[in-house]
Amino acid sequence: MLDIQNLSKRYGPFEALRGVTLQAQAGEVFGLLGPNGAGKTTLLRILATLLAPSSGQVRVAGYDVQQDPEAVRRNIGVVNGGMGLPARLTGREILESFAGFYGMNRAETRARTTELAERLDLGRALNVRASEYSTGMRQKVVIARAVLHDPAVLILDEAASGLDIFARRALLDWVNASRQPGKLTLYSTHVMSEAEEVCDRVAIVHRGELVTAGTLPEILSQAGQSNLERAFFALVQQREAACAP
Ligand SMILES: Nc1ncnc2c1ncn2[C@@H]1O[C@H](COP(=O)(O)OP(=O)(O)OP(=O)(O)O)[C@@H](O)[C@H]1O
Repeated sequence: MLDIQNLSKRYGPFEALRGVTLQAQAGEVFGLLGPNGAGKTTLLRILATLLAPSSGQVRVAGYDVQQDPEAVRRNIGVVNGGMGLPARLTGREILESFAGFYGMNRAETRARTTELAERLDLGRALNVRASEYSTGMRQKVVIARAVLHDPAVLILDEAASGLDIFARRALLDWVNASRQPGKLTLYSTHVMSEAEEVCDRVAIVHRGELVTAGTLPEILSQAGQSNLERAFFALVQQREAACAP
């Protein structure tokens, strides 16, 4: 479902990603972990066809991000922490405008909107303008918009940042429930407890390089630690030490 081969990305002379090779399968929630500036957002923006790789190959849902970007876009949904919504539109209007973009008919859109309103507890958000939303309401509508077309790959980049505990809980429950045959969820965060709760496998990225990838038990055993936060520190510090001049 996700196949990344030897991916590199440069911003001018700066190499934000270096030789990243990584696979993730349908049916799993795959975590992308790394400190600030590690390259997580750069990686996810490449998967979402928003940035071009400098070198390497990336296939999402079976399509190459450079050769077939439109097919990739039809098969993904993207949520990040700071996404805006058109202030003057209600939640229902926002979802309807996206449904048009995905070629969904009215009956499909209505049925899916009702389903999402229930699953995400959208409450008043469907009938209220986005300018009146709380942060949690906004994020729930952003998620509903991202999954409206039932994408094969859902990309969540720091999606829980800024949410209160109720909205965060709704998000994490949604991610847990999204573990279905044929679906891949990519979950980028630097909050280890979130990754521990929802991810089947994780990759740790540091300074643009893949440090390790595996199931949570594999990562803990590799680091010789009892929880993911300790394992993350240990593995990142090992990598720092190895890079030190
Ligand atoms: N447009 C850009 N031009 C130059 N450098 C950039 C650009 N975007 C990102 N970078 C740099 O690339 C590196 C990786 O950034 P990126 O946003 O991918 O990291 P991240 O892991 O998502 O970090 P954070 O958790 O802070 O969002 C950082 O050093 C950042 O400063």
